[in-house]
Amino acid sequence: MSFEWIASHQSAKPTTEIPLLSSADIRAIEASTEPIIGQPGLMEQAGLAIARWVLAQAPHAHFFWIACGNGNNGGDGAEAAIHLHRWGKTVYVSAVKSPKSAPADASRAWTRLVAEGIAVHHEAPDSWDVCIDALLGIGLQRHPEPPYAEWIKRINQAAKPTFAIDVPSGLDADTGSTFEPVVQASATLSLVGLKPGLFTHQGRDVCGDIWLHKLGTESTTEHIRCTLNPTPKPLPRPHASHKGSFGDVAIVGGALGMQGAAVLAACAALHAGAGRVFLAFLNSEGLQGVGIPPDIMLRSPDTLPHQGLTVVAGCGGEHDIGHHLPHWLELAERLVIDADALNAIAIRPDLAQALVQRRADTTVITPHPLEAARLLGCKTTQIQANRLDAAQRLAETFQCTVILKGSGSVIAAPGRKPRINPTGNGRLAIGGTGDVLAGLTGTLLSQRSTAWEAASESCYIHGLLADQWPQQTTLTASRLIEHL
Ligand SMILES: NC(=O)C1=CN([C@@H]2O[C@H](COP(=O)(O)OP(=O)(O)OC[C@H]3O[C@@H](n4cnc5c(N)ncnc54)[C@H](OP(=O)(O)O)[C@@H]3O)[C@@H](O)[C@H]2O)[C@H](O)CC1
Ligand SMILES: [K+]
Repeated sequence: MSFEWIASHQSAKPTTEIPLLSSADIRAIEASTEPIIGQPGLMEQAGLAIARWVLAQAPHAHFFWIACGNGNNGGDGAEAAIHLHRWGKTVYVSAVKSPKSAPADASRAWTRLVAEGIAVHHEAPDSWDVCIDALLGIGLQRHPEPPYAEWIKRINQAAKPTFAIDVPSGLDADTGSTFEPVVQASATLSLVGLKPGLFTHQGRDVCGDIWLHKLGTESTTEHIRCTLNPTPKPLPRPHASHKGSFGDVAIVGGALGMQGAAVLAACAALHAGAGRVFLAFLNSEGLQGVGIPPDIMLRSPDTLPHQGLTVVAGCGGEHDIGHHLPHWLELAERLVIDADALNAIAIRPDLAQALVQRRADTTVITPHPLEAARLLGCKTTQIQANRLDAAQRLAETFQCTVILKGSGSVIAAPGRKPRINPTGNGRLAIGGTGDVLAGLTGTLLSQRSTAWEAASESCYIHGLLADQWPQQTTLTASRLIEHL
């Protein structure tokens, strides 16, 4: 039996590519796990794992409120209660009354619990040291109804340590969307496999620390919905190399009053280690006060070299970028498309068509949810309701690699299982960090063999800088660059 710590609210464990499983994947694994006569079944194993985990987290707690739903998530809670009771803890078990009978595994757990002499209540206790949230797991379908909703509110109001079984009740395990109300957990123990919803959209804000216990199961490729973006390996920089070995990156952007965005992207490309960085402003009027390091070569968009160039188009590009896009969509060997360049593609079918026709695996687009919504002709809420699907749709529609930004950025590409990036935090939610990501992605795209690798590494590194940021220092986009 082993527990694995995966992430806290502000940081994530460096990992290889961990699989993330949808609810359907989890159910398929459960169904294919043959019970062994005389051995504890999955739910019994889950109960023991939960009890051990909670005790390790709160060793001095005495009074445990175990709030149980009517399904198998509640069954896990009942199994955990049996162990805590046997270990001398006071357990107060509340079960939701339902006209429907509990599923078979959970029914057996309830029978064992009663045989153990543990009372079953149908209301919440007045107070408790620790709550185990076993109300709703992957079976959640809709806004929690009474008494689930009332109990969730009580749990949150009490602000006591709360340990969620599988997912915080109210969180959609597949998408990271929350129904209201949702349990605000101190920590979450994901069972069998990690779920995508723990890592994207609202998941990171409600899970607390994320832990995994596989209960002895293994996932096969067919059971994997997506993966956690793995920690990249540093690119070797051979001794015998020269500036031509590390890519030429050109930033095309910076319309009037927006030049700072293009400068941020260019500086990010420079600090990320590009061999040469060019900066082509769409408008260079009024540049006083915009500091441009002398390492960056200024060109006009029309005098940039073509051969071997990686172009980052869009940063601060406003309306003007649209005029230049046909050229770069056709000629840039590698291309990162950000911000206003994405808005231009959203309203011009000729540009969208040119994007589709580019050579495979040479292009990365970096939309935030609103830009993604414009590209797909839908609402931002629809993008956020299923970020994995949205990123995959963008990749298929525009035949390119996608970084859908936001909490748990999603990296997608045609024909690949998407990745969710585990690094990064709310400190990145400020102006300019997107330009830094675009510039960094440009450099990596110029150096890596695939757009997929470049996008994955770029997201990881960008987020890691924020995770490692000193608590007392304000994070700004220009400071972020200095740490690249
Ligand atoms: N089976 C095993 O061996 C293991 C299961 N594990 C745990 O099981 C859960 C998944 O269990 P499941 O029963 O499929 O689903 P839940 O317990 O999450 O929820 C189902 C019940 O909740 C009701 N429900 C759903 N949504 C709501 C809502 N919004 N408000 C009120 N009630 C809701 C649902 O009622 P229906 O009317 O929709 O049928 C069910 O009564 C998984 O998460 C694990 O914790 C373990 O992994 C161990 C092995
Ligand atoms: K739960």
